[in-house]
Amino acid sequence: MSFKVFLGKYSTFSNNHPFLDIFLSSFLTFLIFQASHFNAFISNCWVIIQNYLYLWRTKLEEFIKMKKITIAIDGFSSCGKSTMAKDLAKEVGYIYIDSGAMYRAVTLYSIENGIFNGNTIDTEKLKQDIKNIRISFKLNPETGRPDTHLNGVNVESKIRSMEVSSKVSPISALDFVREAMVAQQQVMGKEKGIVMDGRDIGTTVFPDAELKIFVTASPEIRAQRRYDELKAKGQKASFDEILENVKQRDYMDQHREVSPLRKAEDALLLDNTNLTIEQQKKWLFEQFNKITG
Ligand SMILES: Nc1ncnc2c1ncn2[C@@H]1O[C@H](COP(=O)(O)OP(=O)(O)O)[C@@H](O)[C@H]1O
Ligand SMILES: Nc1ccn([C@@H]2O[C@H](COP(=O)(O)OP(=O)(O)O)[C@@H](O)[C@H]2O)c(=O)n1
Repeated sequence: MSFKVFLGKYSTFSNNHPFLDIFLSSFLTFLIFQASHFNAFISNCWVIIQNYLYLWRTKLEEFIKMKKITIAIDGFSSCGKSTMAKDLAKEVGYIYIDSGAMYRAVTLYSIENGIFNGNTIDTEKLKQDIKNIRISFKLNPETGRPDTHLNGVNVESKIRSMEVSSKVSPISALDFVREAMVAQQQVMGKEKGIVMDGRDIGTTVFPDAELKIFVTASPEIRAQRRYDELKAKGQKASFDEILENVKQRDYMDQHREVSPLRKAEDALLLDNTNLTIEQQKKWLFEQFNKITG
């Protein structure tokens, strides 16, 4: 072991008095080698300083990571999950991921690429294509919210259509589709500091999430909220059709074999039937503060 490496290693033994450590080690080196080894003295000092900088950076990173948490928001269709998830993420500077948008994007791809024949799905073709389906989120500066991109194309508006809503649940029940989406979602949440909403986030994607919420509201209220939203966007909408779709999707999502929609045992239940957007936002923020504050 060279002397330089030896000193570098030795210096990390005491982390309580780094400056004293640097000074003493350097002074010792200086005494031993005196002026004729001035270069060795300088370079040993530099190795020791680098070691400390590395140690402090690692500790700082650990501290930042420790403070960030993972937030999983699951629940029934159209009950306000993404509204509250987006608001919280914006407020606390976390990443927001709408996992439902990912299943919607796969569904749109299937519609546009002949994978649907009526209601029958060509699962073999989708299985082959799934590795070529790239889903990403990019901030829309106009709305201040992330838009969904499918293979580089902005599909945010298209994936919210009634056609996609009516076909998304059978697509999201396919095991290989779920496997691919869950793997991507777990990579997105690796560094924590994420709010993700969906159906299986607290049970499958992030079972160790520090904060889990399960949201519900009556089907009629949920259908009315979705109806109002579509109308406000100037889209055609029928309340009865939306209510039927909401009920059907709830049923399919709860009864599929892989990762069915259910409340994680350690999730907090929020029935927001009689809450305003502001009230539910406040409630969620309080839960966040209880854990991180
Ligand atoms: N507490 C609430 N009261 C009234 N409308 C709400 C409430 N929460 C959400 N909304 C509205 O309901 C619609 C569906 O909400 P969204 O967040 O997209 O639901 P989800 O993500 O659960 O499908 C949106 O138009 C949203 O603005
Ligand atoms: N984590 C998730 C998220 C959505 N999904 C599926 O994707 C569909 C659309 O999800 P979404 O969150 O956009 O649905 P809405 O509640 O917004 O209508 C759901 O009905 C589920 O079938 C899922 O299976 N798992």
